[in-house]
Amino acid sequence: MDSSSSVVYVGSSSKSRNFQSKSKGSITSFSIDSRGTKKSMKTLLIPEPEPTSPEVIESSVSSVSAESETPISIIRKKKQSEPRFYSSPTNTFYTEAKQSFTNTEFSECASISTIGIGGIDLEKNGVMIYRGSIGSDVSDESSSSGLSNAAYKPHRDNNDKRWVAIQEVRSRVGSSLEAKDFKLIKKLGGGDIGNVYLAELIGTGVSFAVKVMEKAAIAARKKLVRAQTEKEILQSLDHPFLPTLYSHFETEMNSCLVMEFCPGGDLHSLRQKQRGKYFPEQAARFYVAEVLLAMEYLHMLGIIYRDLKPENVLVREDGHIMLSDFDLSLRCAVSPTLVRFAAITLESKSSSYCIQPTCVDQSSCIVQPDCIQPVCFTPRFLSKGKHRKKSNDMSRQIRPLPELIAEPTSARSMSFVGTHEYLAPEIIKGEGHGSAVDWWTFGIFLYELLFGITPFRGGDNRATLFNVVGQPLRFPEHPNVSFAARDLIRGLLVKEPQHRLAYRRGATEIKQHPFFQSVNWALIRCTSPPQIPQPVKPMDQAHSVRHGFSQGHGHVGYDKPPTVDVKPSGNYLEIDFF
Ligand SMILES: Nc1ncnc2c1ncn2[C@@H]1O[C@H](COP(=O)(O)OP(=O)(O)OP(=O)(O)O)[C@@H](O)[C@H]1O
Repeated sequence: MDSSSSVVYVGSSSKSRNFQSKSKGSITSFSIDSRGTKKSMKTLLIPEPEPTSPEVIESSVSSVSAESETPISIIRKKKQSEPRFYSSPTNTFYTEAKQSFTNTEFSECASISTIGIGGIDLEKNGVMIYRGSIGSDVSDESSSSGLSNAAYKPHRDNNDKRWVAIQEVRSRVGSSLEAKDFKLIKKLGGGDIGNVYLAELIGTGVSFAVKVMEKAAIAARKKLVRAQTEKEILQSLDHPFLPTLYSHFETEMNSCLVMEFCPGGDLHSLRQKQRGKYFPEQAARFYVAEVLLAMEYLHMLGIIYRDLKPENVLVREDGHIMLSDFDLSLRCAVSPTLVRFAAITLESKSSSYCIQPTCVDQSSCIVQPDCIQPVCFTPRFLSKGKHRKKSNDMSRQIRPLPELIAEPTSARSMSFVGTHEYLAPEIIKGEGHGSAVDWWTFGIFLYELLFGITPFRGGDNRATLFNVVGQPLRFPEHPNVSFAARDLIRGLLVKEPQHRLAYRRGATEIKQHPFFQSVNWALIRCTSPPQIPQPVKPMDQAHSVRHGFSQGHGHVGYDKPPTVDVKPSGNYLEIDFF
């Protein structure tokens, strides 16, 4: 591979990981199967792009999340004339200075292990390059216009009933979605920059969560940057454990984001309903494993989440999770690196953590280099005893897959953002912080799911902050939590970020911890969740209130629920928003 070439991971199938290598004049797709064999798939010849003169845009908006962030200059390359392989007409290609937002390199090094990005299916709809690009002006209409965003949003396809419903309405009304296309059912909750409503796309029976943000209120409260950050991040996401932004529209007064409705509520409420108000370890492992994959993906896109807490982890209708709420997130440059391994002996590897390939028979051995001999997450037929010996024999022949390291290690922010009990010490001390804050919050999150409390909570916010910085980590005697779980928490809740687990290699390091030994990362989407929410019947929703969006009047405000004008209308309440 010549020095000017770069390789980008574009997703995985059950048997291989797929990459695209870009060098001057061509893009070659190839896959590496479970035995480490590289297979070339196809090469596209690309003409030399016209010279582009980068233009600096939105430096005060696009590059920062919260209003007090230190601005980073974001440069958007001017659109190229066709043919276009890297950006669709509606897609914006961000770079910071000369560094690509997700510039991926291939490097050689002796490292210990590999894990893919479980759950991502990026290649499904064809060419998919540079997922870090952030579209600045994607709306539902642009994404429906054929190839452009479809290529970048493989989860928006005809298997998705929401997407199908949107297409249906759009073809009926002949335009993009508007407020009048939704019937509001009820308020789901209110956040700092808006209220979220359950809404039905009229005539389809399909529900959505619509976040309604009053433009004047946001501007008055200087939250425009946060709202913009959230919208732009949502537009860039395509991951099974992160929200899909199906549509957004503006009215005279409001800005609205249309997302998947999660009927299972959030993990905070779900935890309260557990016996003892904490999750059994297996359930906690499931939720944190899915959150970990979501965070890994965010970091790969250069997004530091910064607001992990059970309240922000929603439960979808299938029981899997969706990490929500991106208004505190920080965007930064990242260079995911694909690390190829020097030969390692399995003996040395297995002295740290287990390596057990899961084999049905020799010809169909699926290698999971890091473990992952599943207890709860693997199909039962893979863990039958008679395959054990074969597995061990096979394990000696394993050539590990490349490891993707996607940690934005150089990001720095001076903002004081987050939730008191979840704030990392470096944020409280104002030392400047980076992506390691997400691994701290991940530790607090796991602790809370397992013990039902957070570790540093004090009598008031001030005491909590004091404890975070100065008090050592302690575990309650009850409930009885495994050594592996406590060991992982200890690794994550190290006060100095540079000594914290995952500081250098991000999620990859955490995935290799024995606590996750039983997790089959690649199959986690197919695993039975601990709990599946009761289906929400549209009639139940309509029973108490029925609402309509209507144009021209009404008000959505903040901090004073209920925040809408409510008028009796026959058997229903009618709520006017616009
Ligand atoms: N997609 C969704 N499905 C179901 N409920 C949702 C969805 N999105 C948000 N909610 C509910 O709406 C509430 C408000 O969400 P939102 O993300 O606006 O604010 P928040 O989490 O309270 O935080 P912030 O103040 O930081 O914006 C959430 O607490 C959640 O209960």
